[in-house]
Amino acid sequence: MGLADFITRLPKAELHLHIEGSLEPELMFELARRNHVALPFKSVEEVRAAYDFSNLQDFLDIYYAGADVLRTEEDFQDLALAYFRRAHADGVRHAEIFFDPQTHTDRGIPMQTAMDGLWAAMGEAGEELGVSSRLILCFLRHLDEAAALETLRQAEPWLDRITGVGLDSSEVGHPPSKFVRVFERAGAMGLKRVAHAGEEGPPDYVWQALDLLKVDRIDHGNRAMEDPALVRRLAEEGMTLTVCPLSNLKLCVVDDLARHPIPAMLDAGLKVTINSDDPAYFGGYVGENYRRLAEAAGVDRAALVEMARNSFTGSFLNEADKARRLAEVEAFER
Ligand SMILES: Nc1ncnc2[nH]cnc12
Ligand SMILES: [Zn+2]
Repeated sequence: MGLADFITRLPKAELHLHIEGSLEPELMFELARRNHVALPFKSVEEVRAAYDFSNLQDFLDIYYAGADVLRTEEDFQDLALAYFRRAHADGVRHAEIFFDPQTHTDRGIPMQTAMDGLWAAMGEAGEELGVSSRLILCFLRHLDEAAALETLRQAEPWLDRITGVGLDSSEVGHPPSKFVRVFERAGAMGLKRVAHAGEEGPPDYVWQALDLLKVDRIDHGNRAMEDPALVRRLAEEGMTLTVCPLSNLKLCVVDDLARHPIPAMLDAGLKVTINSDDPAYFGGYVGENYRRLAEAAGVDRAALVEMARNSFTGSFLNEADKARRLAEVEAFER
């Protein structure tokens, strides 16, 4: 079996996916037309040409501008359904998707609009594709904690639809310590907790995410590799890292996939998973992330299977569903 087929057929979960980051330029134009929104680009080609980033902030500026075309429940539903179909084609059996409600509520789009549209698509993904999913509400860390607390309060009517909270957007200068109270409250509400840490920020932000925010997973975590004591801690706790190779390349977190930290992370015993982050902006969905990493960094098939297994063990599925998905990985291996 060729590598591409092997990866497609390998059952996997995706645990780090911003649904707003799956907005392909074609859909961006369609929604702009549908909603009479003026875009700062003349064509799909012009949009793609603008996706040349030198850091996280470069990307975020364009990503928030693109999200402005999302206005109605149907827009969110179309967006998420397109993602689920594409992920399903890559062998994704389970997806835990982030959304950034503040990006929408700050533009006057009610929380309910995103919540209903995403929920409808999640239902369709389960029924039509057999893809299970969970929703993770992310707080924008460039805004203050009071805004995050208000967002969590606004989400209370939909707690049955939300599995966890996350922390994303501009990392440097916005440490996890800024969000201790809102994460404490989310934990008390029974929500899982994750945070982007160590993407551009220092190892200290990863320590803070563990010790102050009490996270269940670390999103990215690349820079943890600079601190051997932190690496030992992550390994001992069996902490899942949701790593995003093509994102790291596009945002210049790594200069070459051949030097990506994933092989060293695996050698250190870390529970690494492979994810696409914002696939419409970074040039590939999850299968492409597995393939490009395997080819460039010499990660073998046994390691790809290990990371697929990690994607289920590190998921927020219940134990019975985890066991069922892990059995699918075992069946694939035979
Ligand atoms: N890679 C990333 N880092 C931080 N915030 C994000 N929002 C969407 N993608 C992100
Ligand atoms: Zn991310």
